[in-house]
Amino acid sequence: MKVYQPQDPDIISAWRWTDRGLYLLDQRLLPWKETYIRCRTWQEVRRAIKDMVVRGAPAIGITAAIGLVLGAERLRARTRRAFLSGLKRVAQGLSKARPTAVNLFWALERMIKRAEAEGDAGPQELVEILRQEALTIWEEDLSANRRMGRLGAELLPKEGTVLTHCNAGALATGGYGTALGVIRAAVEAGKKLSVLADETRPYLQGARLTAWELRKAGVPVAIIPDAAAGFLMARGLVQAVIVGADRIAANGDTANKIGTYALAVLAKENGIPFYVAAPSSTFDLHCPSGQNIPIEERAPEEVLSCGGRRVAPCGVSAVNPAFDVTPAKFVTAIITEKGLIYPPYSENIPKVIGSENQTP
Ligand SMILES: CSC[C@H]1O[C@H](OP(=O)(O)O)[C@H](O)[C@@H]1O
Repeated sequence: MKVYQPQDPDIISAWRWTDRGLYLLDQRLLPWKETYIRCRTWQEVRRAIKDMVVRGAPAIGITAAIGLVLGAERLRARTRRAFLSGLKRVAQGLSKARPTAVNLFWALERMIKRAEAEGDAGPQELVEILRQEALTIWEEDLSANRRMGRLGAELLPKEGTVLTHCNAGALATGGYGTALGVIRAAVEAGKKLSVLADETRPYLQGARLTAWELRKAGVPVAIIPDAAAGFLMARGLVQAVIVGADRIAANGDTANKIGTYALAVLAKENGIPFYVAAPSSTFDLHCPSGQNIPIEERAPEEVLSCGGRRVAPCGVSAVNPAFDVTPAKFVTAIITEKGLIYPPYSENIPKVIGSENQTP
């Protein structure tokens, strides 16, 4: 059996990719069960992303790239032209999985461009080229995580408490984390940090995934109700806030898990630095501002229940936006693998990120 994975040894990977398919760690069941769901077709990958078996912007991008390879392997195209047109149909199908994380579209676009760039390659050769490209996207995300960690760790206090929201860790990325990667790197560098993890209703990424990751890493972590963050900040119990991102607009407005915007306003109100950690693949320079970022609306049932049990009375509806947008004015700095970005973001984002990672 062939296994496709980066050389980086000590990562928590959200999947196992082999020549028998893509095995996704079912994040809906963590921390109680560590079970994998096997995907052999691109349609199964799309379903897994949509159902949040795997989630987190960079992880969604990498998973979609692997899903495209699974689709390419099953294309019965005899010519390059037929192969590329089939490949674009698969990419189109995968792009429907979830709308907000720009990494999904960025990864698919990069894979298609890679195939198109190989002018003479036939279908079989293109499958191997795409397999290598998906692996490269995974490896690049991992090294971006580690570089972001090193750069961002400098911003965190030598000791104190850092508050984070949702899960921007190894499970949401290639295996080390963005916001949690910065915390990991700071602790590995000797900083004495503890973490307050917002539980992050309704999917509970914080209570279930961030707590699971940090406990495995030996980082002190306490879970708090989402509504407690402001009180704890006002009591001087938080020295920094750090979160991930799903899409960052050209002016620095940032889409992230629902509840992030409120955290950013509370941090500003209490004079606490608010950092966003995200790789360059999460920037969408086509989006002039946060107004242009599509916000996913998920099923009301996710709000009407908790831990698999219904909590609301029958006959009651629910509103379930999965993300919100934090205006750039509330963001102290954006930590990327290409450098730290400070306001004015419209001016400084292109200087650091460049203009090449335009999404479709
Ligand atoms: C490292 S990006 C993680 C990012 O993705 C999460 O959303 P979801 O769990 O719905 O995919 C959340 O916004 C995190 O900040």
